Amino acid sequence: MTTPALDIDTVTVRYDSVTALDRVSLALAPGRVCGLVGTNGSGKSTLFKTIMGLVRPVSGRVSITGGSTAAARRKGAVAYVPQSEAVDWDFPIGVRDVVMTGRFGRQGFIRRPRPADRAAVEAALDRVGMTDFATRQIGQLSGGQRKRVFVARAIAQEAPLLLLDEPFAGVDTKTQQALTTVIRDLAASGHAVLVATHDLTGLPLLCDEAVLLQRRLLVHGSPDEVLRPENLALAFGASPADSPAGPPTVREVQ
Ligand SMILES: Nc1ncnc2c1ncn2[C@@H]1O[C@H](COP(=O)(O)OP(=O)(O)OP(=O)(O)O)[C@@H](O)[C@H]1O
Repeated sequence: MTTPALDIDTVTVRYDSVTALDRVSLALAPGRVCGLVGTNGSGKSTLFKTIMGLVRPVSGRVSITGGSTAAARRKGAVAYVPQSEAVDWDFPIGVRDVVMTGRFGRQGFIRRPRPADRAAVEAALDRVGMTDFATRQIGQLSGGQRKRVFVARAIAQEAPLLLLDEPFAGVDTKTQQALTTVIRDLAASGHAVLVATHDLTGLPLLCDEAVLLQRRLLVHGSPDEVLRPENLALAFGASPADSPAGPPTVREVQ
């Protein structure tokens, strides 16, 4: 059996008295795109932070390509594209240098870029259509262009697992279509992609599978299965946490 790119096993995360993730389990195979859908506060960012090893679960375990989150970060085996809000746009750094950081991970610029690094950066810029902006400062780009640059950085990293936190927020239709094509191409070349998105209509085109999250994993299945009205009502209707009957049971439909 192929080792999953990502294996989340019964993970619970708490911030003091708030349970942000409650016994979440999810496995993602190489070559698959999984959509992560949930309301504000449903735990999507916490799930990403947990996968990145930035938040420690109170119970449960996360493996990336069979190893720990710490090992994955050391090896650059997981690439993270944050929501734009998380980035300081005043930082004076050019587009090409931002993408180059994908080649060095946590080492920063300790070693000099090699020809293979430069080639990977140029290929990644080309893939997202940002070659013409390579010498611009990142702060001088539009929101959609910045998204493309951060996706290019993740591509340059050549990580087997990519985490994309709302890549379509605030981008125009053309950019969304272009990014969808890039994500599908990444999956076709063997990458696993977990992508948080509020765009439900684009889900079938983007994803092989999807999950509905409301602190618990409510539904995991094909995009069509997840988009069924009764399933969407679970995630977007009355808050399960507020329901007198308590949170609904996990339904594995795959
Ligand atoms: N550092 C923190 N300390 C305390 N509570 C937190 C912290 N971070 C998140 N939470 C809480 O944990 C829950 C999940 O938050 P999280 O940011 O993971 O949700 P989200 O689905 O990413 O939301 P959004 O779509 O708004 O970004 C929320 O109730 C939130 O208030």
